[in-house]
Amino acid sequence: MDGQHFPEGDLQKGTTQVLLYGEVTQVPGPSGRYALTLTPTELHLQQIQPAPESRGYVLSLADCIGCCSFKGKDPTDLGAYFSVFCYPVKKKWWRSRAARQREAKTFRLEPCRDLEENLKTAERWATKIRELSAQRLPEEKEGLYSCLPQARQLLVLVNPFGGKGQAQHLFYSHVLPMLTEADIGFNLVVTERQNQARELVKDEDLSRWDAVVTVSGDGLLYEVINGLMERSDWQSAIKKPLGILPGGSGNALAMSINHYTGNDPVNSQDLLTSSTFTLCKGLVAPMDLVSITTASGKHLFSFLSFAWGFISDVDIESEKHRTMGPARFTLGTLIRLCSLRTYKGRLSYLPAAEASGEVSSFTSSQISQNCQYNVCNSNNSYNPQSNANEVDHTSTASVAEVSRVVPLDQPVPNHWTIVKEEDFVLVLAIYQPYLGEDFFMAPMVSKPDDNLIHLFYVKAGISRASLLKYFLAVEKGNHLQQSSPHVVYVPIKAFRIEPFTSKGVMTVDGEALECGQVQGQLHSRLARIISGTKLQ
Ligand SMILES: Nc1ncnc2c1ncn2[C@@H]1O[C@H](COP(=O)(O)OP(=O)(O)OP(=O)(O)O)[C@@H](O)[C@H]1O
Repeated sequence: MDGQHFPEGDLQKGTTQVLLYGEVTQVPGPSGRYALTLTPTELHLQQIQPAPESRGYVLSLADCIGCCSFKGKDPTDLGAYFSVFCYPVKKKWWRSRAARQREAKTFRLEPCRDLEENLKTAERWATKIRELSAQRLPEEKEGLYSCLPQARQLLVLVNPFGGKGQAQHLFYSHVLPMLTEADIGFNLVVTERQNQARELVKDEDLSRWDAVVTVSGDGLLYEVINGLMERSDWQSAIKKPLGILPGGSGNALAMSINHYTGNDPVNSQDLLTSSTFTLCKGLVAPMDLVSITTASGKHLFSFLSFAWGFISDVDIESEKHRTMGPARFTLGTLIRLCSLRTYKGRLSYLPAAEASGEVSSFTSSQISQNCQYNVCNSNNSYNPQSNANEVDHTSTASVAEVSRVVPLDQPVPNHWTIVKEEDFVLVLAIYQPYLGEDFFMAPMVSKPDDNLIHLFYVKAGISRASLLKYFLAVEKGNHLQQSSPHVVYVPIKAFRIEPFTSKGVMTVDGEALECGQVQGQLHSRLARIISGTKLQ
């Protein structure tokens, strides 16, 4: 028999359910005939001619982003074809870490002498493979997580000046081919100036898009999130799934999302492939945001970090070395270490352990004139492992929030901690594991809705050698094992910084903010991010 297929679900072969079976040739590829078997999770290929082989080849559908059928170029060819596009995690001998690598296979089948029938058979394979490759949610994740529709339309924003100025080129060379394989539609906007993305999403008809995706560093996504929060319908707008493809120099969120998958850390183009794979799979997870308010009346929303001192100086001072890519931060760190300085001010925070039983007290105007928060009581209690005691913000139409801050002109509440030292080398509040491609600052964060702000501060008096040792350990995330009387880590829910001088700069998600009184608080699961979060 020259190839055959079995009605779906009819055949039980051994213990594995066989959904489709056929005899195919590989194009291009070794000559010979192969038995192709589709199970609910895998595609098995086994040579049957010229010599049957006992060991087959398996493609996991979890690694598959797309499949398409087509007819041959030769009009006399009665065979039909389908291609499967997979990106398994593999370690090549010359690499130290495993990364996703493209593996595409094209099969030719000709079960009968009728081209139309053969094309129908090929399309049947392609449809089934696409269906089985689609991201699925385990029952326990339903409600909190979701999946983008298989037929989806994305709004893609590219900053051509991000990182080494390669973002647009990387989009065409790496991202576009994968979106095509996954049959994902998109509209591309190349930004021409700063804040264009922010203004665009502020007025955009979001119902046209299943997700908004940025191709740049973290700064472009920061614009998008703040643009969404400036809308009058911000409560629904901020629930629009967001995606990030690394084209910047820091790429902290893309690194963090790769970390959530449980895969090895990767960077550069491997990171871009991993991030585009995650986008194609389309799993949407809740993500915490931190609202930042300043004494001058600014209201900002942050998904990554707030920094004052050494780190914000390095970030801003190294801007001029943008063409170096991530190496600009290493250079900036070394330069700053040589001219180490201290920053004077008061640091206060609400420890996570103190945050249970909070009662709301703020009004919408304390957050933003545009952002009308619906305030309610909550019994948020500190549990780093689970969100079980949390109010499920995702199930309510409005954002149920807890106020953790009082206006900046009032003293912090009594249950806050005021740090007695007033000289710092750095203060960093971070809510994702990575602060940059080589900056694994908070390895304890395992998901984007971790529900904590991780506060690190380094007190004045630390030696240059100790600080260098600390930063070297950060690259691998080993710094928490170091003990130093000058370095403090504490999980918190809110913070306030009152610098004694307005000289210098602060950063929110790597973007500059004038130095002044500032406070931030956590908003659990306020946004949605396309993420490779481990589901097991
Ligand atoms: N077309 C543009 N021209 C100039 N600036 C832009 C443009 N589009 C976006 N921006 C701004 O450029 C800044 C840098 O962008 P982004 O942070 O995305 O890249 P990066 O700094 O290279 O990466 P990272 O933040 O990961 O270090 C941001 O402030 C962003 O708002």
